[in-house]
This record gives sequence, structure tokens and C-alpha cells, in this order.
Amino acid sequence: MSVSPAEVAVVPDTAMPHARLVGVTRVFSRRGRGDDVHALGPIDLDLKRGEFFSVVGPSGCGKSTLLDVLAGLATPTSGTAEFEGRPIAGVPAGVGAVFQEDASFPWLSVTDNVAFGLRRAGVDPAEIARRVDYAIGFMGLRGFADAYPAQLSGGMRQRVCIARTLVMQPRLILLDEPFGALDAQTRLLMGDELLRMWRETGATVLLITHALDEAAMLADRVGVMSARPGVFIDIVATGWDAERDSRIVSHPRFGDLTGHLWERLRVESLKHLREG
Ligand SMILES: Nc1ncnc2c1ncn2[C@@H]1O[C@H](COP(=O)(O)OP(=O)(O)OP(=O)(O)O)[C@@H](O)[C@H]1O
Repeated sequence: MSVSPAEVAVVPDTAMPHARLVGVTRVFSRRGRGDDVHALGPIDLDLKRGEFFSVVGPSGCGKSTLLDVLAGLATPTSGTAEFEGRPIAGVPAGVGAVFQEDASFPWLSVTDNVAFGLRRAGVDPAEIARRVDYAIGFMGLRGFADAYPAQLSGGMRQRVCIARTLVMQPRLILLDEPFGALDAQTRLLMGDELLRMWRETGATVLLITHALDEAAMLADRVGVMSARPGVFIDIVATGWDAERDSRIVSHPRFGDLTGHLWERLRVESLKHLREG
């Protein structure tokens, strides 16, 4: 069978890391106000295509800065950041991000919120309707398609934000504490929805969270960061199979895993408390 060069070009190189950070640092300059803030790194990280990677670390260690670098929202002070083999310069096509704060547009209905990015990208209206309908159904918002964010709970508003990212069909999904404002039970259930989304889309996911149980339940690998400037002090493979859901928290190995993560994090969190 002959294969055209165009077909060859779209075959993903699964051996290549999906995203790669080499020696990435980020320093915030405080001109005239004393020392610069060394926020991050040097960080080395290979994200494998299709993996679910969680990041935990003490407050202020540079987790959001790390995500901003991958999202193309922050330029490394030194080192290199790549997505699909190309240097990240600006927001890369194929990368979608969801942040902690509710970023839904209050003046738009759920449908119009979810359709927003596709309309801006000039996608064909029939295709927009199809993708929006799918994402709304997938995120369990079918009965609320015409509702406005003010009429929804915090969890549902975050689902709107996830649906809005999902319709863009990102190959790398970056999540910065998306459930930070939600109660513990809702967070675990939202975790189930994330896992379903991850399985269905085949996307690579990087999740930042403060919750060790969330990190351990969701991820294939959990990266533990040091106090600022954050570097990875441990990367733990969870060993769960892809079909996992929130019931994994009662698995006999789950307590050992979160215990290990806390052991690694405790010293770093104490450093943050003592040194700020
Ligand atoms: N624009 C900025 N100017 C100066 N310092 C900054 C800036 N943005 C972040 N920082 C500092 O860089 C460090 C890392 O910030 P970052 O938000 O990445 O940490 P984080 O781990 O996500 O924190 P948290 O867990 O509290 O959300 C912090 O000390 C923060 O105060």
C-alpha cells in the first residue's frame, strides 16, 4: 500500500514526548524593589502522549508558572519548552487550558459560552452545533443549555469551562486547580468526569492540584515539586489502569501512595511555611 507524504506527516511520533521542558526556569524581575523572584526551576519534564500527569507542590512553588509556560502564556527565562516537537512561542494550537477561577462569560448562555472559541475561529456553523451539542451532553449540561452561569452551581460552571475547552479538541489539556473552589465530594465526582474525558479524547492531561487524593486517583504519574523555586523532587508512577474511577480511593494501595506523596511534600511545605 502506498502512503502519501501528507498522510505520513499526520502520523504522531509516539516515541517523541508530547511536550518537553528542558532546564526551564522563570525569574520575575522586581526592578528597583530588591531581589528578583526565582519562581521556577530548572525543570526537566517529558509528558508522554496520552498520559495523565498530576503536579503537586507547596504553595507558591511555581506550579501555575509551569502551566503558563506549557500554555504559551509565559516565556521561560532560560531553557526550552516544546509541544509536539516545536518550540512553544505563544499559545500553541492544540493546547487548551482550564483555570481555577470561574472563567465562564456571565452574559452568555451555556451554549454560547461553549461555542465561543469555535465561533471566533470561524468554524462552520453546522460543525459548531455538532461539537457544542456533544460537549454539553458529555459534561452533563443538557438540561441547562439555555441557562446563564448565574443560574448554575460552581461545579456546573466549571463544567461549562471544561466543555468550552473540549470543543476545541485540544491534544494537550492543562488544568490549574479547576476544582479548587469545590467541596471534596464534588471534586471526586468531577474527577470521574475528567477521567472519562481523558479516556474518550485520548488527550494528554496535566493537572495541578493541592489535593493529594485527587492527584493520586487521576494520574498515571504524579510529579512532586520542591518549595520555590520549584523543581521535581519525585515523579511517582501510580500503576492504575486506564479504566479507573473515584472508587480507586478504597484500593489497598491508595493509602500507601498518598502517604508517600505526603512524605515527600511535607518537608517542602514546612520550608514554605517557615521561609515564605
Ligand atoms: N507576575 C509575577 N511577578 C512577581 N512574582 C510572581 C509573579 N507571578 C508569580 N510570582 C511569584 O512566583 C512564585 C510562583 O508562583 P506560582 O503562582 O507559579 O506558584 P503556585 O505554586 O502556582 O502557587 P499556589 O500553589 O499558591 O497557587 C510565587 O512566589 C509568586 O509570588
